[in-house]
Amino acid sequence: MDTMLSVLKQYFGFSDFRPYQKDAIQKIIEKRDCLVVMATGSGKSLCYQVPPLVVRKTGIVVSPLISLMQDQVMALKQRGIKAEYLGSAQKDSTVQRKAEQGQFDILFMTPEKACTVPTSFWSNLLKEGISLFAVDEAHCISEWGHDFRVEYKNLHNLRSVLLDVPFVGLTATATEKVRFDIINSLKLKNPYVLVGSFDRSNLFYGVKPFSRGQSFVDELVQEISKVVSSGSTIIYCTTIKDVEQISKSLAEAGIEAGMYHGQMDKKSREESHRLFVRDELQIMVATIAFGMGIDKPNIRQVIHYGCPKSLECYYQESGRCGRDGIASVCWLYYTRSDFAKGDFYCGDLKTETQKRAVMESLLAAERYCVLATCRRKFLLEHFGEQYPADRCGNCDNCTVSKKERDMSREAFLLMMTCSDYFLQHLVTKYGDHFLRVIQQLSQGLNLSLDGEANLLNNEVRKLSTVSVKNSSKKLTPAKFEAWKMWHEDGLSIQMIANFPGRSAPIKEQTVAEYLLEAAQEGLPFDWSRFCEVIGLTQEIESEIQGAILKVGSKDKLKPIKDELPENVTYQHIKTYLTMQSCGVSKDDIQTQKDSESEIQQVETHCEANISDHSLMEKCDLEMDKVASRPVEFTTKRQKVSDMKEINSTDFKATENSILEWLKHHDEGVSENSKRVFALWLQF
Ligand SMILES: Nc1ncnc2c1ncn2[C@@H]1O[C@H](COP(=O)(O)OP(=O)(O)OP(=O)(O)O)[C@@H](O)[C@H]1O
Repeated sequence: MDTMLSVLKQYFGFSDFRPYQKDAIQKIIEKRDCLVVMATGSGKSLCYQVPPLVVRKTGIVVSPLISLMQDQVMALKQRGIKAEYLGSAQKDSTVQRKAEQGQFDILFMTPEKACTVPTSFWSNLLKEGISLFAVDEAHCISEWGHDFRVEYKNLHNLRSVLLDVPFVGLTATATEKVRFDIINSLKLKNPYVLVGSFDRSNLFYGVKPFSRGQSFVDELVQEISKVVSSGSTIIYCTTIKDVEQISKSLAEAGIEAGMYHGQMDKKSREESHRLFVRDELQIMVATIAFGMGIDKPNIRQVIHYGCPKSLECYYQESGRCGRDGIASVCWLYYTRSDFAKGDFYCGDLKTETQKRAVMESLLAAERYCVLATCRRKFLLEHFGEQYPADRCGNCDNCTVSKKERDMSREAFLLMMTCSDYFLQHLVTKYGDHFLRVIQQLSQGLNLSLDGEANLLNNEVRKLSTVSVKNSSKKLTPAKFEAWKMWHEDGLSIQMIANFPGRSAPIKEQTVAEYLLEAAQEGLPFDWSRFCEVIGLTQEIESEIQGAILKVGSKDKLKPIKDELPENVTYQHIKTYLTMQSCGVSKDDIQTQKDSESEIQQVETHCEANISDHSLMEKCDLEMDKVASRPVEFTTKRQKVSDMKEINSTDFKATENSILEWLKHHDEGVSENSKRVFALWLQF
């Protein structure tokens, strides 16, 4: 114990361990496998940095990000600790040889490198002694984690090579499912599991909806100008375009700010990073490429200009704030289009589990944003930690008055039902009336505006009675319900598949099949919307037609599929055949181009949270492709028109009808008003 403390003092200059650090270090020295799950900024690094210095044997640390390893190596060297890294960016060819001779106290490795160095490397190093094999950011092992990395999956192979070496997984963002996966995947033996509190009590959490654009940026710049002298600020953007726009506006306002994103060259990024870390620049405007491993103590404010893709990402990024324990502020600004990027985020994901994990994380982020109750409680409970009180007193929902809190929830609803221009007009001119109407609506529906509304699926769905009845014997209630959600409520296939009211999500492909069956049974069907969603173009239709002619029969799908190029799926063929049997010709179908849909604005962004430079750029390029990919999202107008087709009542949620509400709000809540309100509350 004395050696541990003297190492802590000698190398790190700290007088005492934080409680869990001592435990973890002790267990690692005793050669026990460990899983350390602790809050951002809680000091997990010391858990793997101290044991090698105590037992005087190399500690191996697997880390996902080269720049992060480089920073850590530099910081450790400055403390007189012999540290190095092995990975594609290592230019010094002697490092590997020195490493296997046990010349380093701590050796960082990328997961790829750890899995590909020759076995002789490990056997030589084992002769010198290995104190631990740590896997930092261990959530990357799990398909349920927010940044699954397939290379992490292979690390367990080293278990049979590194016999008698304690394996240690460390992460700040692991739900119970992810913890379970880490233990299994790394084959941890009787691990000592340390799960600390995720609470960062010095951080204030606030969320606001916003309209992306110059006028909001101008407001933001004004706000920043007020706090620029009180500490550092990071502004996280979801796109490079936003980074550039905000940086430009800050510069025009005479505020010096650094910029960091994946399209900048390495040197400029390093320079930006260096200036920020050394307090030569107080503001950093960055994509999520800047984040992991940023351990600057005095960041007083983290602002998100757009919602991240998961609550875990948000926790990580906001976790850069207030690492010195001093009160600091995290504001998240979101638009509803942030939550419609699920298809993109699922992009190239291979397994259903990964896709489901991404959708769940995005939904959690959305719920966090529209929440009207304590944000800290929600955040902690997401990670499986019970928060003992209902209010933390340090988030926007716990510090504003009840009235104000309700207004923010309503403002969100307002945003969802109005165009930006109309919203502005309404709020300026009729704001109070409108809010009163929404309050009335919520009462009419017996809904709470305190954050429970999203969970009211069953009640709310009852309101969506339609004139179309399920008279088909073939169409099961589940299939009819899926059709109703799609056709009547305008929900996307993705939303239907993951509908919160369902006991378990179903596959999107299954939903698509349900819908085709409904169409076949003669229910009203928007073929152009469906074809657009599944990417069935006229060109593909012609190809399928040709393939059927060639095969000479349409009884079996496989021979038809075999005649077609890879990009034509079974789904395309099935849809084509269903359309034929319904008597729908391709001329009846016009590809719907929804220029209004905000999802189309998905811009070049997405530097994967954990990625190296090349990966980031690949990701940026991929985002370019998104605009041309068939994306499913239903705008309010589509939804209204869809509903109108089958409703006997004249239902419209237009600007005029909302103004009508305002005029007659004292006369009670109409059924139609209830319906549009209920519909939006579902997501
Ligand atoms: N025992 C200690 N006493 C004082 N400060 C400490 C102690 N342990 C760690 N710290 C400091 O706490 C800060 C955060 O530590 P560290 O970077 O290890 O956190 P982390 O848990 O890895 O966070 P993240 O998951 O966000 O990267 C560092 O600046 C570190 O020097």
